Amino acid sequence: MQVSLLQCQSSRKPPENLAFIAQQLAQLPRAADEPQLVVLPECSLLFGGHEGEQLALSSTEGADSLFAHLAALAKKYHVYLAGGTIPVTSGDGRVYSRSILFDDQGSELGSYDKLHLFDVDVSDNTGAYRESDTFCAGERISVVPTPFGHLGMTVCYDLRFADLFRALRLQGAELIIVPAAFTKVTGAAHWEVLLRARAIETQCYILAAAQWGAHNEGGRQTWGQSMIVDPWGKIVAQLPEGTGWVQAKLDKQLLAKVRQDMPVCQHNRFAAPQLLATPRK
Ligand SMILES: O=C(O)CNC(=O)[C@H](CS)NC(=O)CCC(=O)C(=O)O
Repeated sequence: MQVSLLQCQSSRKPPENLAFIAQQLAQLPRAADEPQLVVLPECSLLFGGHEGEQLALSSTEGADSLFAHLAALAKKYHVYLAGGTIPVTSGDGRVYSRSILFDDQGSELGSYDKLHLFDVDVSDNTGAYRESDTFCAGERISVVPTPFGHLGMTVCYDLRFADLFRALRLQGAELIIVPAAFTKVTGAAHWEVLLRARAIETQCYILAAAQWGAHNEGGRQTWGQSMIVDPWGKIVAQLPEGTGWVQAKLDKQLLAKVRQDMPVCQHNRFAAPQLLATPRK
């Protein structure tokens, strides 16, 4: 079964971002009569907007909403679409960073609000990232049954939290999506190794769709290198730089074999915490 990732250079102008995504979807090579999953990066429709812009665009209702635009793309191009993230109002003056999965008719199959917010100092020209000034964190994990397998949802900075990935595996995940906008500096240092480690630990396919390049007249720089990693930790497709797409086929037999040959989930002593809590005599 085929999956695709789009690598975007999104701006704070949703019409421009939508046009780019539609153009890519129109060109995407695809096998006829097979369901197709497409994953978009974090902030695919609105990248770097301030609080006011995020709030103004955060409605999920109405034909002009970002939600409706994503649903329409899924339906028009007949793809299962993981819409990156869009702002959705939380009611407290901030927004959730919500990742929504649509089926190929444009109906919502599942959603996830980013759990870990990027309040981090980075040695780049932005310096202090304070995502929680604008966004509030979600409260639950999400694993969605799909024709491609059970799909676990994460976003960007979540990649650093192995416990989340482990929880998704325990909930049955077989593939895990990571829509992202990693910074150029932290991406160069950590992106590939974290993705491959999460694939090896969870024995899942990892589908990481990234933002790339300089955004909004050079304000922010992101790393790129969208990639598909198999459950053995091998990179099966990647796009280091530039915008475009990455494709690969999922191999369910490989997934089953990796899990059977090396049953780390059953071997994990931390799955039985009482063993470890026993005081030493
Ligand atoms: O705020 C926006 O407009 C778009 N959102 C992002 O770019 C988010 C939050 S600032 N970026 C990350 O989570 C980067 C994580 C990262 O780079 C790492 O973990 O190293």
